[in-house]
This record gives sequence, C-alpha cells and structure tokens, in this order.
Amino acid sequence: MDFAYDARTEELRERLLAFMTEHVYPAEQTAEEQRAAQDSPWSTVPVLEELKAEARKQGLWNLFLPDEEYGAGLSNLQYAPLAEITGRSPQLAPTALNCAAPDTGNMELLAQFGSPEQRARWLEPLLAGGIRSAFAMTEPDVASSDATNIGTRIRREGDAYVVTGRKWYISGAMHPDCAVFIVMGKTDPDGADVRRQQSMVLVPRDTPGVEVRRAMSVYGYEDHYHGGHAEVVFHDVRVPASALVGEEGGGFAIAQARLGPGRIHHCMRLIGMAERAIELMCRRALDRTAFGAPLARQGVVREWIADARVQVEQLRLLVLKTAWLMDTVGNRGAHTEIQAIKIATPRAVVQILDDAVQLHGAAGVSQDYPLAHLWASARTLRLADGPDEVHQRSLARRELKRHA
Ligand SMILES: Cc1cc2nc3c(=O)[nH]c(=O)nc-3n(C[C@H](O)[C@H](O)[C@H](O)COP(=O)(O)OP(=O)(O)OC[C@H]3O[C@@H](n4cnc5c(N)ncnc54)[C@H](O)[C@@H]3O)c2cc1C
Repeated sequence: MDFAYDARTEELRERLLAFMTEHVYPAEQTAEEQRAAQDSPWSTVPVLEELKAEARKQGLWNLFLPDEEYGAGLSNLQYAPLAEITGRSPQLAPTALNCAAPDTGNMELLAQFGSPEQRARWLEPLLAGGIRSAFAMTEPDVASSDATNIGTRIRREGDAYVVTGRKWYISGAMHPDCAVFIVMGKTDPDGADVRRQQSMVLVPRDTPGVEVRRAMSVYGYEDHYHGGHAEVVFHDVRVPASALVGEEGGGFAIAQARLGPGRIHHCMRLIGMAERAIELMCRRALDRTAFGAPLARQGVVREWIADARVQVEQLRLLVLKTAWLMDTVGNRGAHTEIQAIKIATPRAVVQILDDAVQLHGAAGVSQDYPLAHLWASARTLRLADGPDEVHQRSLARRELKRHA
C-alpha cells in the first residue's frame, strides 16, 4: 500500500496551497466588507469574481470533474486532497475554483446523462462559471430522505411536461446567477415499481410559474456566498419534453449516481475545516494564559487537540480509501464506505469544531472567527444528502446480509 499522493496531485496541491495563501485567505475579510456594503446580501461580491478569474488563469478550475473532455480529468482519489484544501475556506474557495456544490453534482449529472442540446445550453455555461444551478428534490410536506415520498408531479401534456410542487432547502436558488433547476418529481405516481416513478426535468428559472419564495436559514446563517437555501414553488410550470434528463422513470437512479462523488467532496472539505480548527486551537492555546499558565498546558486542551488529530487522520484515510474504491470498483462497489464516511465525518468534525469554539471562549461563537459558521455548516451535513440514520440503516442492512 502506497500512502503518498501521486506526482500530479502533489503538484496541484502545492499550487492550490499557494493560491489559498496568496489569494483566498486575504480575500475572506474583503468579501465580508463588500457584502456588508451591498444593497442585497445575495449579490456577487467583486472579490469572489476576481478569485474565479485568477483560479482559471492558474489552471485551478473545474478540478472536480473526472470527465477529460469537460473537466480536469482527475480521479476521485486525485481530487479528494484538493477538495480538503478548499474546505479550509468553504465560503470562498470552492466557488473560486468552480468546484462548489450543488453545481458540481449538477455538472456531473449533465455530463453523464444530459442530451447534447442540454449540455450545450446548461453544462457549458456552468463549466465556464457564468451561471449557477440548483437541485430540487426535498419537500417540506413529506419525509424527503425517502425519495419514494416525493409529491411533486411532472405530468406529460402533448410535447411538454408540467411541473407542480413545493420544494425547500434548495441550495443555490437565491443566487442571482442561478439559471436552472434540476427538478425531481413523479411522472408515474401509481407505477408498481416505486423506484421507477420519479423523473428529472430541467426548469429554467425564468419559466412562468417558478416562484423562489424565501431564503431558509441554517442556524441563523443564510449562506449568501453559495446562494443560500430557498423554498421554491412550481405552479404548473410548463417545459418542453426535451427538458427531461435521461429517461422517464430514471430519476431515482440518476439521483443515486449524482450523490457518490459529492459525498467524497463534502467529507474532504469537512476534513479541511477540521484542519483549520486544529490550527486555530493550537494558536489560541499557545497565545492565551489563564490561571497562571498557557491554555496549551491544560490537560483538557491537549486532549482536545490530540483527539482532533487522531480523528482527522482516521477520517482522511477512510475517505481516501472510498475515493480509491470509487475509481476502481465504482459507486456500487464503494457503497458501504460511501455510507461510512457520510456517517463518520460530519459527526467527528462537529465535535472538533465544538471543542475549538470552547477553547476560544466567546470569540469562538463570534463573527470574528470562522468557527461558529464552520460548526453550523458541518452540523447540517448530518442531514443534507441524507440523514445519518438513513445511511446507518442502509449500511447495517448490507452488513447483516453478509452474515444471514
Ligand atoms: C443546508 C442544507 C442544504 C440542503 N440542500 C438541498 C438541496 O440543494 N436540494 C435538495 O433537494 N435538498 C437539500 N437539502 C435537504 C436535505 O437533503 C434533506 O433535509 C434530507 O434529505 C432529509 O430530508 P427531510 O428534511 O425531509 O427529513 P426527513 O426525511 O423528514 O427525516 C427527518 C429525520 O427522520 C429520521 N429518519 C428518517 N429516515 C429514517 C430511517 N430510515 N431510520 C431512522 N431514522 C430516520 C432521521 O433522524 C431524519 O433526520 C438540504 C438540507 C440542508 C439542511
């Protein structure tokens, strides 16, 4: 077993680390100031557009996309360590590199399942970073972690589909550049096979009947840089039949395929967040003195730091193994590991961030440090892309089968 990154990954890591130091970290404060000075919190901040231009110039662009024709052609194993680095500044870095969710999953989906016409209209501008997109599956009225519950209807009427339903927590939908929704709904609600009832259609945001109703908050944060998480209502929205992605009844399978690489990206970014938290913890522990000694001398502080390091090393190995399995035996072969990283990583990183907040005292929950916002983001990943319990259920079912 070789634990070293290959030469291409190493080279990209070095360039990306330099980009973070020279451009991204210094832009964090500027971005906040620019956003505060704007009329709408959803407007794009100029410094982020500058970061995008610089990343593109440096060839640090679309690194997530394994497709050689459209993306950088990196394997999951090669991209994973780069996603980790972007996680150190999750508000800016993923977008700066055109590697932010939900666009990454949507681009993968279009590259894999889109028709040539759909790819020309939506994938190409997404790859160029000119537009954003959203993926609309979750509904407030049903337990949406079970996709068979989805209530949105997609009815065929002549050469059109008519979409009717209400979605929420649709990431990116508040972004002024969000031009298209990939909407999951039922084309065959009474079909015998509950996994063939769903389909996906592409709905341009400016189609009559699309209502982006409100921004949902996440522990009070609205995630302005990422276009927030919106409630979106589709009032009998009519799109041409050519807006169907893949085939009728294929929505469930496409949704499954979309989530695999995204989970690696989320987990590696979480590990990047944890690394940043450890760095902040160590600096704070060395800098501050209480009751006659630096905090770094306190046993409990050392325990937090040591536990964090142990967790991060374990998690990184597990996520990299999962990425390697996805590259070598595919999503299905990596099923157990994909579930495992999605269960283990957010939980552990939430704890690390919580300890880091504690060590910082009031500063930890304040807007002057990134820790509170990082904590809120990490905590939501115990829900988003499927709650822990659903992954545990599915992993345990497979494990039990092996021994039945
Ligand atoms: C920040 C954020 C961003 C999101 N972005 C998007 C997006 O872009 N697009 C989108 O479509 N959705 C998005 N979501 C929604 C997310 O995917 C759903 O919240 C998630 O799938 C859970 O669905 P639900 O909220 O309907 O919870 P429910 O399905 O109602 O589940 C609630 C709880 O029930 C329990 N539960 C459910 N099933 C089981 C089970 N089998 N065994 C044991 N317990 C169970 C779990 O504890 C679970 O947390 C986002 C959510 C958040 C918080």
